[in-house]
Amino acid sequence: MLSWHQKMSNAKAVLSTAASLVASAMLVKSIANDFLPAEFHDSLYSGLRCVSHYLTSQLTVVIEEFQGFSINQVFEAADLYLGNKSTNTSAQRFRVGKTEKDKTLGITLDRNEEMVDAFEDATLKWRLVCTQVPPAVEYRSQNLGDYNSTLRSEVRHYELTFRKKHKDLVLNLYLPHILEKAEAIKVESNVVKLHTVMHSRWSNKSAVLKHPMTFKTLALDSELKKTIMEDVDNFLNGKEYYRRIGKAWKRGYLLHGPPGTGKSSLIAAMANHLKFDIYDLDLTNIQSNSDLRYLLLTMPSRSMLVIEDIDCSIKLQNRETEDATPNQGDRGDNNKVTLSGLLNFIDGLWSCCGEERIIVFTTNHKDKLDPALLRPGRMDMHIHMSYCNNSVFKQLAFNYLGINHHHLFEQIEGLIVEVNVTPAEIAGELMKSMHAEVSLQGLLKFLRAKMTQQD
Ligand SMILES: Nc1ncnc2c1ncn2[C@@H]1O[C@H](COP(=O)(O)OP(=O)(O)OP(=O)(O)O)[C@@H](O)[C@H]1O
Ligand SMILES: [Mg+2]
Repeated sequence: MLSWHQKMSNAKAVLSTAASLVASAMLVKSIANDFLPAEFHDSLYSGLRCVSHYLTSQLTVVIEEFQGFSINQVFEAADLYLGNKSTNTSAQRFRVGKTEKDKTLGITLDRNEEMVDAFEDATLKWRLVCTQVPPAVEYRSQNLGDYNSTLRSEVRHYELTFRKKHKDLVLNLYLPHILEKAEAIKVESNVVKLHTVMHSRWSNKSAVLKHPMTFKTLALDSELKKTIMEDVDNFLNGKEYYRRIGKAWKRGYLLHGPPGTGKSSLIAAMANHLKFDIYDLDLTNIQSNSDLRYLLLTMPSRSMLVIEDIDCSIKLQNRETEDATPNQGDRGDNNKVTLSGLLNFIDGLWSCCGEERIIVFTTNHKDKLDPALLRPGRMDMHIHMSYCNNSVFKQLAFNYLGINHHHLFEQIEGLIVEVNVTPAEIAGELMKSMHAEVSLQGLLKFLRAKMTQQD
């Protein structure tokens, strides 16, 4: 923030510029009176009037980077908005940067650069003004913590200049439009990525998660879907809550159920909803607890750790066996992956660093899991993904065929309550033809065959 002294000297600078403009105009006029023939006086005076009218008809809005001790959201939004436009405008210099958290390059206007934008019938001139900060202000700004080093030595603000008659348009429509656009840019740049392990480390070649599953397309009992979505949203908005109850801001889900019931699909839907990257951890790829610790500690915030088929991905040592042989257990801890190692990191060390993390285990056989994993409080939510019921069938029929009713529905629904059929099997049948009649006849045949097998 500028000190009172600086503000005064800035104001003086502006005033002296204005004064010198007036003085120059007067000087031009007196020179003109002395040297120019009288017939040119009128056109010169009208030109000067135009310049002075132009100067006084302009309005400048100042948007400072900080509002008290917090970032001014309008400044931040302008930064994003102008950065997004800077490549196709007259700006001659702009800055490109990226932090570890950013998914795409951040482009912003460079110091003291100008660019022109248009909105409805208004022309808007933007200028990023950077002022050096004297040591006393620099000292105060360091207490803000999250500053980058260049900001410590300069204070930035945008100057937005436009015609006075557009004042309402700018304040009521243009600036809200910028806030909205900036929000959309943020969401767009936030693609979900899939990270896997290579040589006991997270591979630096992550892939963009192409799984299109969303909560909208996931066919799930409607009550269960609502419960999961609420839980995930409460987690996302729960920073203050977790801080108040003194718990690490993380949440664990155990998804269990037969193959093809949508466990992996639910993971994709959650990641797409939260915009969290997935860190897919195959325990068979890891040699030791120390590798596991390293992997967990190097996962960033706002990420999702997924360990699929926890029951069979590794022969996790039973807790009781480890407890019975403490020396071997201690010694072995760093040489192999153990269940206690996994649980300790998840409950202990891992929970202390990083925030906003989700861990998901999946299994086809909940009954085979070690009780230590199942005990209350370990995984926050156990979600049973089950065979298809009629509400799930209807969602799938709508997703795949775009229909809510069909004369074959009654017969199909009669069989679905009798047969153990997974959403994956139904989806497979529905995909066989785009014609509802054909694919539903196929599904009916499939269900009848299954019924016979089951009997
Ligand atoms: N609930 C569902 N809603 C929509 N599609 C589903 C659902 N369940 C399964 N499918 C379809 O079946 C395919 C397989 O499902 P998915 O991989 O999610 O099952 P899974 O429970 O993870 O199986 P596994 O235990 O074998 O890993 C999905 O790609 C999707 O097309
Ligand atoms: Mg799966």
